[in-house]
Amino acid sequence: MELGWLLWGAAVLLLLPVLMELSPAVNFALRIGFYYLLFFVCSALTAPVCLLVNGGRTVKNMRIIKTVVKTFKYFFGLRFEVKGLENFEVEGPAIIVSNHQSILDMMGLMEVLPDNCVQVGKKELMYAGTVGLIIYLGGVIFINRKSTSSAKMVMAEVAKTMATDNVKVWVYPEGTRNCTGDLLPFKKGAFHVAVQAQVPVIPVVYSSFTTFYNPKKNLFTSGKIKVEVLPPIETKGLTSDDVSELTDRCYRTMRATLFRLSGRPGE
Ligand SMILES: CCCCC/C=C\C/C=C\CCCCCCCC(=O)SCCNC(=O)CCNC(=O)[C@H](O)C(C)(C)COP(=O)(O)OP(=O)(O)OC[C@H]1O[C@@H](n2cnc3c(N)ncnc32)[C@H](O)[C@@H]1OP(=O)(O)O
Ligand SMILES: CCCCCCCC/C=C\CCCCCCCC(=O)OC[C@@H](O)COP(=O)(O)O
Repeated sequence: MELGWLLWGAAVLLLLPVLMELSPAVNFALRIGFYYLLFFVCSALTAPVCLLVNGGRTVKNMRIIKTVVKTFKYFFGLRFEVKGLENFEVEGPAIIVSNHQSILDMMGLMEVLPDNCVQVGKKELMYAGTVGLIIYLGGVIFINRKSTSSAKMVMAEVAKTMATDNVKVWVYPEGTRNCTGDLLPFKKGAFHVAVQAQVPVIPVVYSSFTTFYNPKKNLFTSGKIKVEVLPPIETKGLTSDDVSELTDRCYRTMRATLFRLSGRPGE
């Protein structure tokens, strides 16, 4: 019996590289499956450490999470080329907004995440097993995208507490993943919070993943991701009447940067 399993295991190990070469679908499934497995296992191992070191749900756990997640890029041959980190050095809280292409964004997020920064995430993530636990412990703010009123209430609360807690809040204004190489129209919540809290908006742009990652084409290879942190956009003196213009300005700046970083001609 054992010999049978041994032979079977050896055959799979020998065949795997061939299978991965022959079938992009196998290669994609194995790589993305390994990514989920890393999430799942590392979350299970990191949660007790967060509880031991920091005692519970606190943004301080993001330092531990960041240290672990920053190692993931080496497993997938991904490199980050970062510019503008000095733009995070604003006095006090800020709203950070970035484009959102894929679950791989978690590596890009942790590559540049400043201290004392929590993220806004869809509440469904709370139920993602051990990952839900670790993002809860990291202080992630959960919103119900299906209920604008409740999401607005949560965001209004964020606007009130981010000053006292002195935290930055990272929001993906597209509101969903989008791996097309362009930006979806921006939701306005992040910009309402920035104006309500009178804190700057700091745009962050990641170059397009399409050269190395496309689930529809079973493409997932190694690659370089350019990241640019843009200068903060002040909101002091702005009111809710200015939110649409602020959103549009941020959208245009980020879209032009996305095209530049991705080597795509601007429109
Ligand atoms: C150790 C191993 C670890 C392994 C794990 C590794 C890493 C994980 C660890 C940590 C990191 C976790 C990070 C998780 C990130 C997850 C990211 C996501 O889930 S993205 C999806 C969720 N995010 C969002 O949706 C944010 C963007 N959405 C918004 O801000 C929306 O505006 C909204 C608040 C949800 C409302 O949604 P709606 O569709 O109604 O959007 P509109 O913007 O069109 O608003 C309609 C209307 O309301 C006005 N409005 C909006 N917001 C507000 C507000 N806050 N106050 C007042 N008014 C508001 C808006 O202006 C519109 O009105 P009008 O058209 O008249 O202007
Ligand atoms: C033994 C194998 C174990 C594997 C079991 C898997 C257990 C769960 C593992 C990983 C869960 C993935 C969630 C990690 C957080 C990723 C953040 C993210 O990118 O979420 C997507 C969200 O922004 C937008 O969602 P939509 O694009 O609107 O949809």
